[in-house]
Amino acid sequence: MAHQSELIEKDIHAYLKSHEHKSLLRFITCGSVDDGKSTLIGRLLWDSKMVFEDQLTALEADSKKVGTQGGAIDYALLLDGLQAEREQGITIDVAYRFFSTDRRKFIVADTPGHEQYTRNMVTGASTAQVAVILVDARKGLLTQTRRHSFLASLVGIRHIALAINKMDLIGYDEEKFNAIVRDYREFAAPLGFSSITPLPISALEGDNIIEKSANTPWYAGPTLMDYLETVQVTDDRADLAFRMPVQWVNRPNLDFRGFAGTIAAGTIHPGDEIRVASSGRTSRVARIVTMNGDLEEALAGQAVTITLTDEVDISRGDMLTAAGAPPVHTRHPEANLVWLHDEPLQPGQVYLVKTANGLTSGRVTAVHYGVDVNTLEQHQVPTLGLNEIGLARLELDRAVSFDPYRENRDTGSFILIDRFSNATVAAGMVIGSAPQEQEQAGSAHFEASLAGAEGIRRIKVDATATTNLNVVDLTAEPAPFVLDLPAAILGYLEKGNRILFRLKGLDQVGAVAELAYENHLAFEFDRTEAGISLLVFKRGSTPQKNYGDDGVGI
Ligand SMILES: Nc1nc2c(ncn2[C@@H]2O[C@H](COP(=O)(O)OP(=O)(O)OP(=O)(O)O)[C@@H](O)[C@H]2O)c(=O)[nH]1
Repeated sequence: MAHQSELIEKDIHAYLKSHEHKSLLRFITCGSVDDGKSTLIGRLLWDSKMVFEDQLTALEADSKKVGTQGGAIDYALLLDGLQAEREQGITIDVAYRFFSTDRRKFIVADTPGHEQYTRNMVTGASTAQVAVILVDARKGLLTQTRRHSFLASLVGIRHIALAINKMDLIGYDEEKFNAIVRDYREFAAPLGFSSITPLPISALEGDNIIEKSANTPWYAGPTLMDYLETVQVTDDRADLAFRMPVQWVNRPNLDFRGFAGTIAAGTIHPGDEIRVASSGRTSRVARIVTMNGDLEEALAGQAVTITLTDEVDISRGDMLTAAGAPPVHTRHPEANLVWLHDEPLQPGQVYLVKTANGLTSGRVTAVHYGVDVNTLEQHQVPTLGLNEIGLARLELDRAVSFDPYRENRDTGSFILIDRFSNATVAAGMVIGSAPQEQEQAGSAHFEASLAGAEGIRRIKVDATATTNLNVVDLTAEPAPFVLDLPAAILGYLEKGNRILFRLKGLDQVGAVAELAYENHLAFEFDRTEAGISLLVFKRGSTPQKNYGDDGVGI
């Protein structure tokens, strides 16, 4: 920490204060073998001077000795040096490094890139706000680039720095850079990132890492460090809807009944309306009690005891939530599972399920599909093995409050634990609640059956909310017809949600003549195209061809 030692010596209080008020950014770096990940992290650490001086001396000596860079400093060696330190830990699979600049503090998770380390990457990425995806400029996008991007999106990372490295080896060619950026944007469109920032860099030469490079006059964007120091990450938990799992009901005497817990999300004040997740009962906050007196406001991360203005039945394991934005309270969550254990998933077997609300038990009742992490293709699988990812339905022994993982990583995730070995076998990221009817549907396949009704063809579609985007071929059907969908497949659809019909080939919105919200949603078309596909979107979300969490495709 050489550059800061002067300040530490002169004014330790000023030093500590400057650190205290800096925001923290967590990011991961991903790349294929030899893309230059170690060199890049080494350089970031080196250039931000967050390396102890004795390590610097050793590094210079080692670089000369090993000589991979002709006597110049080989930044990758820096990481190998740190590796020995991390190996002293017993089971630390992910190396976290800490460094800071004048503007921000950083924690970087360095995760191995190979497929067999999928679980490490998921662990490292699950708290990250940004992923730096390294691409070798000579090679362009590789399978690993796609896998890492998919995993990053799966664990809720919204911002991608697409670091196109080794620009020195392609003569800093703008055209080649642009071509890779185009490829990436096209590939990543369905993954729903909020921002993708491409950067032409050379980790080895230091181009656009800290300083703007004279070798890329055509590039007007930020350097990697500028980007990391300024990227806006809006997952401040205090801004989310209020959530507080009740850890303890504090009842010292008949006059006091407080609900103690740590606020998982949001902000709360006396007078605010809250809702009890299990019963749907509402009340208002009377007091926010802490050891140091009552508060006028409490935020995510604070441990408090809340009293309410009404006598409401609430017990441990329940959740207090914002009245206007309740979570899903369900025994049947649907979630993406990342399988972390050598023993494959045993559908039907009882596991312990650890959620933000505490511990319960449950089983996986269906695996809707597995995802090939390299191609992103979905396919039917009976179970999930180590490092495999798929969408599954669970049945819990009691209802638990969840948010979709995309909205809240804390209340949207859980882990599965083996009851006997106590090993963590899976990480789960909740998508929503499985509609009850889906239990009968049982599979991700749909059947389209035809049933005549008063001259109008009624086409019954039986499917689950997780059906892949398939095309119902209606070529042979005379118009008009009604597409009859069990409400269950629409999952979390509500009245007022937008329904979009996409006619294959023409890719246009079909005419909806009738819309009934009873047991079924029926849509009448007045014409037929060669094929028709249906996408359902929640209001306000952007239709994507490869539907994301918000869409259901048939
Ligand atoms: N010319 C050039 N070489 C680079 C650059 N970045 C890294 N390299 C070289 O590429 C090779 C691989 O770099 P590493 O940093 O070890 O790559 P890595 O991705 O960490 O590889 P693993 O640790 O094996 O996963 C080394 O010989 C580096 O010196 C660059 O920007 N330009």
